[in-house]
Amino acid sequence: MTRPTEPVVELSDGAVAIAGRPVLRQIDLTVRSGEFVTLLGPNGSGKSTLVRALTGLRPLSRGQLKLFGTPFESFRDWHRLGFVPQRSSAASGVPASVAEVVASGRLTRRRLLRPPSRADRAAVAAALDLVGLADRSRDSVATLSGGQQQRVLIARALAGEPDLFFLDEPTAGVDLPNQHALAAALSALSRSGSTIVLVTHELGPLAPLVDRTVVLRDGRLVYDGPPLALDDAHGHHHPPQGRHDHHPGVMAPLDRTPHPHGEEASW
Ligand SMILES: Nc1ncnc2c1ncn2[C@@H]1O[C@H](COP(=O)(O)OP(=O)(O)OP(=O)(O)O)[C@@H](O)[C@H]1O
Repeated sequence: MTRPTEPVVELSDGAVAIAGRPVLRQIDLTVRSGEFVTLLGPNGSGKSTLVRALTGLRPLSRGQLKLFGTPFESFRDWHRLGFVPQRSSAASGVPASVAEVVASGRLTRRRLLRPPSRADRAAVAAALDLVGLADRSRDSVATLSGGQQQRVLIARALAGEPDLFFLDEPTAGVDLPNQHALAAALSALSRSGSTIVLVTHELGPLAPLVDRTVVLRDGRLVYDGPPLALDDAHGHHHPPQGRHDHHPGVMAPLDRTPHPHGEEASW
């Protein structure tokens, strides 16, 4: 375990209600600089809502949020945050090259109406390199596979050179080669000191990168501790040997709950 670093996200007693319905309750969560945190939980448990709340996209109905030590209300350094939302497509119907989409990730750093600087171009090239798409930069995004488009979106967020990176299910529906490319990009990002908060159902090749796991259930945080070994086939969970970091009274954070459409939730 490395020495504790400064908190980059601090949410205390956080709650979110959507259309009057409580979706998140009593969430206390601190993420420290350089951590790689995975956010797990059954479908509908509130993972996406939590990520959106932590990035300021979904207002809190209760609680306090600090980003990089600054109360959310006074936080202005938005370029320090990168966010890859769930189930988005890089091909919006507007014809755009891979490099153009990635360059749009520099907009929070660029001065309005100025041509891209050398630093902008270098950041775009580095981001494309990191996700393994440097050779596709001039191609239209529409010609890429779904997994490659997901990597374009990750490169777009990377191009802004964020210190804190949120990804909501980046591997959903992505084939194994693309999952490996993604794991390599996140690994490089993590090694360079970035903080990563990743929502996922399946860790796959990302598993070795994880420092810590947070589990939500019914809008509450029910586990926060060392990474859990997940048995995808049977849904059993195996807490790390010799560790008993479950919250008191929370014995089975990974019990499956039925999917709203009848299938089992996958992890
Ligand atoms: N825009 C919205 N309008 C109404 N209800 C919403 C909205 N967004 C989320 N919810 C509800 O909030 C709850 C949590 O949803 P959320 O998407 O955060 O869960 P999740 O854990 O990310 O699920 P999944 O794994 O299926 O993506 C669900 O009951 C969902 O129906």
